[in-house]
Amino acid sequence: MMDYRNKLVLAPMVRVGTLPFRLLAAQYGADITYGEEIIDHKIIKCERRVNDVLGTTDIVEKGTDNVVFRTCPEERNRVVFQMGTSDAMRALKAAEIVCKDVAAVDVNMGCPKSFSISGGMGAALLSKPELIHDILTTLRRNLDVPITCKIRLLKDPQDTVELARRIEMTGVSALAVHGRKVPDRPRDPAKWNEIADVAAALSIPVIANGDVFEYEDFQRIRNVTGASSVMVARGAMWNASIFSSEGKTPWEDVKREYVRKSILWDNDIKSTKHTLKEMITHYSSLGRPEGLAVIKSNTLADLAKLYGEEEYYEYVSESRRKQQMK
Ligand SMILES: Cc1cc2nc3c(=O)[nH]c(=O)nc-3n(C[C@H](O)[C@H](O)[C@H](O)COP(=O)(O)O)c2cc1C
Repeated sequence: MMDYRNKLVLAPMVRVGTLPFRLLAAQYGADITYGEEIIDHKIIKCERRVNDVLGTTDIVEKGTDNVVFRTCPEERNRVVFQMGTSDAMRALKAAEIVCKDVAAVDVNMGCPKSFSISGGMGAALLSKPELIHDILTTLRRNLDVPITCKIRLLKDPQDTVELARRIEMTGVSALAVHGRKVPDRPRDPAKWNEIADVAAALSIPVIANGDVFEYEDFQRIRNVTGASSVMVARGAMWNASIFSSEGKTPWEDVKREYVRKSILWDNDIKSTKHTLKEMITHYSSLGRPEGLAVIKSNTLADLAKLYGEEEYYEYVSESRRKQQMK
């Protein structure tokens, strides 16, 4: 069973948190790695397929080759599947499809995007404590993996604490708290003091999230909030080596390692491009030659060429061909 105390956690990130990025973060020291949020409606249209050529388990849309979630045994003990849902039975049906291959299942209760809210998901759940209770207890009673959820702060700090207590009573294994409120923008500072109120009120592990950009911030946010674990999103997206106690690896090296892992695990080209674009936007600019070349790339082979990894690409392709012939 997963232990949520004293952990460094890669946050869920849409289009970023796919298999190669999770393995990258883990290589640099992340203890727990969340996948990108996937909506329950999407998962229930999928089936589980073992991919012998890649050595992965794929959750694939039935009747297609569209991989919705890919994982591998190496991350089995630390990968968290995050789900978007607004219905307990549908959430259970979706979780049952993935739960054999992941360490835990998490419910997103923090997403402020209109897509989530209009579907009654994400932050829309924050104002429906009965529904939260229904979803979390249904998952917890019917599945063998730990269940957790991730929330944002409510307007009134007292209400956040109250909601967190109700969530704790459902028997979840941990609670992640993003220290922002629904109307807050990413540039608004995260309210670590309001995460502290929650951590003080609960006995299950609280995972503090918001504005961790350097390795030293892990200890700072722990000290201020009293939370046992820390989750980081943007800081990891920009440079996944934030998790390393030995200091950051130059982003050029991190980026190349990410490209290699994307090749090795045959990652979705859109996800790989999106993640590279986020890194480049932060450290450089998409208007420069590298950014423009990433935008123009259509395949992993194009990216391999751009980053001088053609040989590696050929080597991986060749081993795959041999594997397929077995
Ligand atoms: C690119 C991106 C994608 C995100 N996708 C998700 C998601 O799928 N599920 C979720 O709960 N939060 C998502 N978030 C929010 C982060 O998990 C995190 O709560 C937020 O960015 C604050 O952490 P930070 O200050 O370390 O970035 C996303 C954030 C970013 C930047």
